[in-house]
Amino acid sequence: MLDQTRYHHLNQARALAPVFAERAARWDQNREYCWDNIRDLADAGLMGMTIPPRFGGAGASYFEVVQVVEEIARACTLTARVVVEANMGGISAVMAYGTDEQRAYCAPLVLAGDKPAICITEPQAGSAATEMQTTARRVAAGYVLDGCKHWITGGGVSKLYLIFARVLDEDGAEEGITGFLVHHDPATGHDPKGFEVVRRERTMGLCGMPEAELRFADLMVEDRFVLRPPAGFKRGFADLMSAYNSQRVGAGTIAMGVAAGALEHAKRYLAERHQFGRPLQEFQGLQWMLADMDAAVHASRLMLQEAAKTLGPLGFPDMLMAARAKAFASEQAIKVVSDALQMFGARGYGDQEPLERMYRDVRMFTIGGGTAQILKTQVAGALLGIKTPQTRDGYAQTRSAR
Ligand SMILES: CC(C)(COP(=O)(O)OP(=O)(O)OC[C@H]1O[C@@H](n2cnc3c(N)ncnc32)[C@H](O)[C@@H]1OP(=O)(O)O)[C@@H](O)C(=O)NCCC(=O)NCCSC(=O)CCS(=O)O
Ligand SMILES: Cc1cc2nc3c(=O)[nH]c(=O)nc-3n(C[C@H](O)[C@H](O)[C@H](O)COP(=O)(O)OP(=O)(O)OC[C@H]3O[C@@H](n4cnc5c(N)ncnc54)[C@H](O)[C@@H]3O)c2cc1C
Repeated sequence: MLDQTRYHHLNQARALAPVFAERAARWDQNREYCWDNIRDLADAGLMGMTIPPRFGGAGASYFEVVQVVEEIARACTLTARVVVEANMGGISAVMAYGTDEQRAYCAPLVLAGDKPAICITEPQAGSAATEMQTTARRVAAGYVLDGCKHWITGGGVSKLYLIFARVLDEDGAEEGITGFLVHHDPATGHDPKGFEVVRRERTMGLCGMPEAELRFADLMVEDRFVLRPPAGFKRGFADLMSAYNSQRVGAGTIAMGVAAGALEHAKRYLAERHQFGRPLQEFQGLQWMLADMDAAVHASRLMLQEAAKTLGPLGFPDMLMAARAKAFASEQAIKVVSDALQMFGARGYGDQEPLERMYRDVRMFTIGGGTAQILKTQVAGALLGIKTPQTRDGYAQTRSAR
């Protein structure tokens, strides 16, 4: 039964991939969100696959999701990002830590096509995410949010927003960090006062996806929309980041899928194109490049699928495995796509082929979702079994806590 479900999703993704490939240039050139694809994804049951069956989903595993993500990323990076955020990250945190009321509220939105937005980064708190300044002040019926987030994927097109904020009690004392759920969809009357989509970035790649700055001014969030991770607000950031490890595996898989797609294009062109009276595929200089590209994709896939399968204590991919796999896959993918473009010569640099778009798209994956440097710092800390604080006084603080 489980296998049938897995192959069902994968088969749906394989059937849709050529359609998505055909449309991919349109979203990029027009900087347009892929609404037509959203309808297809929802109809095919690829939005909210991981949502438990009692809330209408298929209860799919992260391993099933990464298989689907790879198929779609080969065709359209933008659409693959939608699939990741509709099955991992924010929605996983809600399904794991939310109340039944929160799950029942969010599930239908995602199943119908919403890609929730996860709101962590702030202008002064990127890699140093624990330095976020957005606050959630306790009032009688819930919390009042004030602050600013930027580079929020889907800002303005997403309906659900999981906003990370510092929790303050009635006296202003800090209690930790947690996530607050906000429903923003003015077309259906969900237009919370104090929630503003300020502007959209003009990005290098993934041009159909809004990356937005959001501002919150006295934004009221009722108690029923506050996430309460298992060990309380004090451990809220760590527990939410555990859930976020699923999205790191997803993001790494998109990068790997784009690289796998670029490799296929390169194989096609090496057979097609002739120079010196021979097909390019006969030149050993290119054959060795191709073999390295294949090994990079294969190794990335193994690491990502291993990370997706091996779940930590809270049911999410292990932090070390997720960080290692994403850092590796994202760096390898940039090189693979660049080498594939090289094999096309000038043709790869123009927009008759998808390589230039794939190259621009894939560049983000060593930045978004935790930079490669930050992820490697986490990996090193885990390998060495040491805390690796990055602030100047961090080591002194760690020592005094012992
Ligand atoms: C975690 C960092 C922000 C570093 O900050 P700190 O040095 O202040 O914090 P730490 O002491 O390292 O961490 C605090 C606490 O949390 C635990 N933790 C941290 N990360 C994880 C994790 N991934 N999984 C599980 N637990 C985690 C950590 O162990 C600590 O717990 P203990 O006190 O030791 O018990 C920084 O390293 C970092 O991750 N920065 C990157 C921020 C980031 O990833 N932002 C992503 C924004 S969303 C996005 O970009 C979407 C794009 S996409 O397409 O997906
Ligand atoms: C396309 C895209 C989509 C995104 N989507 C989202 C989203 O949906 N939600 C969200 O919350 N955020 C999102 N982000 C933001 C992303 O998470 C941050 O960009 C990322 O965490 C890095 O933060 P920063 O850009 O402020 O870089 P900074 O933290 O300023 O880092 C700048 C450089 O310094 C390096 N650096 C910083 N600290 C260290 C250190 N201690 N050791 C070594 N090197 C270090 C970094 O690796 C980087 O190379 C997105 C970003 C992009 C590009």
